[in-house]
Amino acid sequence: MLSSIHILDGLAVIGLIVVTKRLLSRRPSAPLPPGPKRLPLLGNLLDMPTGQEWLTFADWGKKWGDIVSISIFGQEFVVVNSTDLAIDMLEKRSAIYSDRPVMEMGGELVGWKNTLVLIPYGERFRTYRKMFHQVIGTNVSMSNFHPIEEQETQKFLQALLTKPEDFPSHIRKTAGAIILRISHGYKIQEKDDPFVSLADKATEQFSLSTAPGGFLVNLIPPLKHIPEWFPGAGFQLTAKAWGSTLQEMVDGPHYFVKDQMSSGSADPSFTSNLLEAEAEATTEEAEFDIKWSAASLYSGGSDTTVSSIHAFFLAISLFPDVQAKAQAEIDAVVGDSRLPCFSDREQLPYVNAVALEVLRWHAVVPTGVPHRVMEDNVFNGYLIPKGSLVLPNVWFLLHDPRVYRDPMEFKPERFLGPTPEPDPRNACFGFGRRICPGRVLAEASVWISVATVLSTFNISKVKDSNGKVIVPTIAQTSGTISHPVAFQCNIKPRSVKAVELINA
Ligand code: HEM
Repeated sequence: MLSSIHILDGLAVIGLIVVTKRLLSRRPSAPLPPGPKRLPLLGNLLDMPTGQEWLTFADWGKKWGDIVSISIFGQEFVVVNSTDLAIDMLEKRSAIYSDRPVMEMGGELVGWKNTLVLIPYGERFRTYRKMFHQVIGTNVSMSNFHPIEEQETQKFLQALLTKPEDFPSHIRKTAGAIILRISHGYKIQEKDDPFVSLADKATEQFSLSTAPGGFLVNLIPPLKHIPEWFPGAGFQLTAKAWGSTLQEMVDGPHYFVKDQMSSGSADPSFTSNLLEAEAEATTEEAEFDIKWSAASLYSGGSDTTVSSIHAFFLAISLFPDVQAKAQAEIDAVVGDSRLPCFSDREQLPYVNAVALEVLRWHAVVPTGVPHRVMEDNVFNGYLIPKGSLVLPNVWFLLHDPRVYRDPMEFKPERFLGPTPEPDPRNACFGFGRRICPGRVLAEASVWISVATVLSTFNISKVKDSNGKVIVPTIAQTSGTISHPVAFQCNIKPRSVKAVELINA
């Protein structure tokens, strides 16, 4: 008996060697991109910083070149530190560079894999992307929602007037209000809105469940098969509870729209447009896709624009000349008898440049969202093995001194004149088939906030109790979506006329 097991073992080993050799021989022969030295098993685990990864990635770029590879517990990562190379790789070869990593806790067990950001590359991915494109993918389709942006932004100005010191929470509330109106035609309640609380709870659980070190199952995937009654499998119960929060977040607003549609009182929205278009052939699957892509809109769009608009307040308090120039342009073009609106956009080149510089100066998604490579590929002479996760170092792409002069300065002028610097939208929204599908909406939200706030308020640095000016530091939090570190600023109406306009 024992010997037959040994024989079987022996055969298995021989079989494994043959298969491995075959697999290896099929692998294109090229070196991996250079990078820091790897330790056995751990790989580069000890080289990984605990925060502000983009700065370490940029240092590696200086040392090893624009394509760097590292490995952690056998998982290959490729960091790209050049926009041109990121485009060559993630856009021109997008057919094989567009998958996402599998996230065991957040994606598989809790269920976030049904939202666009984590959905694997395939048919359902294409359906979601088509829906996004149809409803908010172009300036023309987005213009249907401009009135919503303008109304909610006016409420934002009113909140700034009443409680300027709470500007971060006004920014967050406005972003949520705009997204829920666009995704589901739902107007949020002034206080403690149930859908907003649910969405905030679910998005926080998303962050916790997708943090690589947060749950052991993220590092050891087979643990996902352990039943929930097994000692130590508490994560299964957490996943179940978080899965229900997510399901409620997805279902609640969706059934709200359906009820409104059946009583004929639904406001036009992403969901109502798609439900109407699908009315003839509504299947369970079509409804699932509409429901989850609408939820993807909220989860992808609420925190990101918040971060950009927050950064705008920081930039303006640090760079008062920019405020003065933008206000002079607004006063000359729009005057002081109305607020700027989207139809003024073409006539406000400096304000447009301020909005662009906000997107460059503060990288909202500083290390991008990883793209998983679906086949072995030789890129620029290097082997990028199947399954590698590619991270475009977006922060560096937007602060690369080879591309942007004085990259830490907030200088909208860089985008004006006969030789403008490259458009940051080529990098800040990601790349290829995974490029941010909410970018037109994001830009609209940033633009209308920039234009209307500058037209009605003066933003400046605060002073301490001794009258000394406090200069806020330029720093951003770690995490996939990165925010400016908390700071204070004065926000005061520019004139009595401005107050009247805000309250009109
Ligand atoms: C300033 C604001 C924003 C920035 C800087 C931003 C940036 C990004 C980036 C870098 C990615 C990853 C792209 C890649 O993998 O290459 C992304 C993906 C995504 N964004 Fe945005 N985003 C913003 C606003 C929005 C808004 C307003 C929405 C929704 C309305 C949205 C929805 C999404 C979704 C659903 C994905 C996943 C796409 C996919 O995996 O196919 N984003 N965004």
